[in-house]
Amino acid sequence: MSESSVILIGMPGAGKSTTGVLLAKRLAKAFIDTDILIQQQVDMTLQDYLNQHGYMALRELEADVLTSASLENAVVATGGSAVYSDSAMRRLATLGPRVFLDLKLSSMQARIHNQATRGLASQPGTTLETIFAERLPLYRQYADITVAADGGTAEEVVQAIVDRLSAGGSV
Ligand SMILES: Nc1ncnc2c1ncn2[C@@H]1O[C@H](COP(=O)(O)OP(=O)(O)O)[C@@H](O)[C@H]1O
Ligand SMILES: O=C(O)C1=C[C@@H](OP(=O)(O)O)[C@@H](O)[C@H](O)C1
Ligand SMILES: [Mg+2]
Repeated sequence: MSESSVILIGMPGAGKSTTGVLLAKRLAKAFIDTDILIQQQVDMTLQDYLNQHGYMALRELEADVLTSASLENAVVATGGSAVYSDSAMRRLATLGPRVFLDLKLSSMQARIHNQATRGLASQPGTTLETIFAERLPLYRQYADITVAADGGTAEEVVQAIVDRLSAGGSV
């Protein structure tokens, strides 16, 4: 079994956290949700951090955590805003393939119904359409592998990721 990590990137609501833990069990790797690492570092929820410091500060903190945390031999669920840091994305690439969970806008809108309290790292009031359009090119730019995030149940998405990783010799 490869010692490399698998990095999940994608829109908020793509299923990075839900799918990631199932994928980690399947691959016998650790599971790390970088949102949890960030919360532990600042000892507050991401929403509280956003309320106190603003979305640019959260993006900077996320970039710091992604470039410095121990993320080896793990499935790593990143936050949706991780792609705003080029240095973080390049560091993650050294750990293993970056798998883009590709979610349609309509699915994102159906899954994110608590936008005001979900802690998105974007200017308050930004619509999901705007966030989607701004970020899609970034996920595409950094994706080593792309898998549909709304192509079935979480278990089916996990299977699709495993198939792609196996085909590429990553597991
Ligand atoms: N394959 C799936 N099909 C349907 N709903 C899903 C799927 N994967 C995740 N979800 C749901 O979408 C929401 C967002 O999932 P989450 O794992 O928190 O996404 P992310 O970490 O990418 O923001 C949750 O309510 C979760 O249960
Ligand atoms: O897309 C975003 O701006 C964010 C998504 C969140 O993670 P998920 O992608 O797991 O929801 C979290 O990192 C933070 O609240 C910012
Ligand atoms: Mg998540």
